Amino acid sequence: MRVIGIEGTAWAASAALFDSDADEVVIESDPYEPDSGGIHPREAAEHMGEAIPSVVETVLDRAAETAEGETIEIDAVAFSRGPGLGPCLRIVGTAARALAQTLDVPLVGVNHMVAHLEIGRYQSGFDSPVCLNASGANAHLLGYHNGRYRVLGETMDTGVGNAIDKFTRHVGWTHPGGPKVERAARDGEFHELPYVVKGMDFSFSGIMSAAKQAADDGVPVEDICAGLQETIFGMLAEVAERALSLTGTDELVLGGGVGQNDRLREMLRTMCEQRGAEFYAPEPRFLRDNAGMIAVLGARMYEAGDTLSVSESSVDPNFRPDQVPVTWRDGEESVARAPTTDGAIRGAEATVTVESGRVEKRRVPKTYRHPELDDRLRRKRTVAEARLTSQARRVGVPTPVVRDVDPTEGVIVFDYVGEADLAGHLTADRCRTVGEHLARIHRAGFVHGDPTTRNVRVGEDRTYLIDFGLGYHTGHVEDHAMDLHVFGQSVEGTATEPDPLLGAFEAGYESVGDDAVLARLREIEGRGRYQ
Ligand SMILES: C[C@@H](O)[C@H](NC(=O)OP(=O)(O)OC[C@H]1O[C@@H](n2cnc3c(N)ncnc32)[C@H](O)[C@@H]1O)C(=O)O
Ligand SMILES: Nc1ncnc2c1ncn2[C@@H]1O[C@H](COP(=O)(O)OP(=O)(O)OP(=O)(O)O)[C@@H](O)[C@H]1O
Ligand SMILES: [Fe+2]
Repeated sequence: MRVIGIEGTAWAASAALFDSDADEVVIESDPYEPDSGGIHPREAAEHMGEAIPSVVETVLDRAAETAEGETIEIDAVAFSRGPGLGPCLRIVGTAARALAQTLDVPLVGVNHMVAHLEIGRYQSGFDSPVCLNASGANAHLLGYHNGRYRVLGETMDTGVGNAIDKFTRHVGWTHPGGPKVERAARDGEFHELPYVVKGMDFSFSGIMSAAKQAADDGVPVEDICAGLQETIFGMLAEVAERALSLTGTDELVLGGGVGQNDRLREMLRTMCEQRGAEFYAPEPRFLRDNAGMIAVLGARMYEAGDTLSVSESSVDPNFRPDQVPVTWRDGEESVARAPTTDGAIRGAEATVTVESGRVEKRRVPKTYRHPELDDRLRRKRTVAEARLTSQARRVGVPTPVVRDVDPTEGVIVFDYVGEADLAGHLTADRCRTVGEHLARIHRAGFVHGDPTTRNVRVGEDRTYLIDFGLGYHTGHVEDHAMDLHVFGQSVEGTATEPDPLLGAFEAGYESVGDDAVLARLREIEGRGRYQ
């Protein structure tokens, strides 16, 4: 089977031919390079209008050459339907419809983000990996469950590449900035910047403001670049590890243009090695935007009968990966496998050993992280966890009694509580109780920071909150709502029927807490993040 792919969501005008029998992908791309500033949508669209027809022609010509006079049969035309810049997408859509009609073959509409991840899954042969997408306009963690890719975690503001590019614009470098930051960082010393993860979500805006400020203050730009890489990629590696831990899976796949960065790949590889997971990153031509990934996923969709008529083939600039009905995978597969535990329990951050009713939690150094950053995080989180675990109990939320703390070693000893994690024992009643617990700590002026179903222990008649290491004092509605969002995502990512559980959770919260927080949760969920 042969499928043509067309890509043009933002900067890469690209066409590809995937021959599934030979397992060969020919890609032809023509990048748009702005003279100054970032990507201008109108200029980018003009580029697509000129470049798409010629890259398509080149790919067809090359295929004709290899066929040596034989006619080459094309089975389908696949195109990027979104997300991306509207004016660019419309040109790609028009080109794809015209080509499909000329060749008289079906049209396949591909979600660009899902394509970034499926290419790695396809090439690695992994079954059901957690997928980290690190691209320009996006950054998220996906896991497949029940016929959909679920968003396990994502950026709360800009995409990772765009964040880096904004900094490089500030210091006067041309677009794209990512490769320049990578080069400059090699000559730099780590410069400390804010580090922001909330469960499996993360945000870049605070880091970018601090990086720009540091540049204005005269900190050597190489040092800021080193700080940016260590901080941003450290965050991505951490949330990826948390997703592996939450889902119990041991396969990670990387996608997206920022995935071309050696330091990011090195961190992810080291993180996976340290926890005995497998890691796969496609070669660079399949990481940055390219039509090869569109053709490969297009072929699988075509095989599954997932084609579009012209009238239903409109593009969608805000097309989210979790909106895609995954027709090409077995609905029974799932990333949410039961986690196995042997003697010592391995969380995302720490090793937990249980002995005679006591739990010792040790935040082991993470070798993928810069030592200074690692030291700072382990110490800070150990102190926060000990303090907030006790404060929560004082406001009526069941938590383990803290027996000992050693911030230098990153060790806490507390009582063993509950019989199992909530993850494998989700009920509406328990979720309601979690809602009440979170409302109580919010009223007391702090957040949990990582209230996933693995950080709730269930006993006969009580539900305990554990793992307060990411918690902090805050009265902001946004921070409180983020706690609810994190819990919601962990339920949605793993439960077969999340709705009744989340309904009970919110009812529990409402009975004790502030309505404004629930209203803000709706707002967070509705925010489009493709900026
Ligand atoms: C929607 C779609 O148009 C968008 N595409 C996109 O963002 O292009 P992509 O090729 O996946 O990523 C480009 C980004 O990747 C960054 N980048 C490229 N090489 C890099 C490197 N060596 N280190 C860090 N960033 C790098 C660039 O600075 C730029 O921000 C997306 O996938 O989000
Ligand atoms: N006090 C406790 N009583 C009973 N079990 C516990 C206790 N503390 C931790 N555990 C068990 O150990 C697991 C890991 O602990 P914890 O969540 O604190 O570590 P972590 O490394 O921060 O994990 P993650 O970041 O993945 O949430 C928990 O999911 C739970 O099963
Ligand atoms: Fe992309």
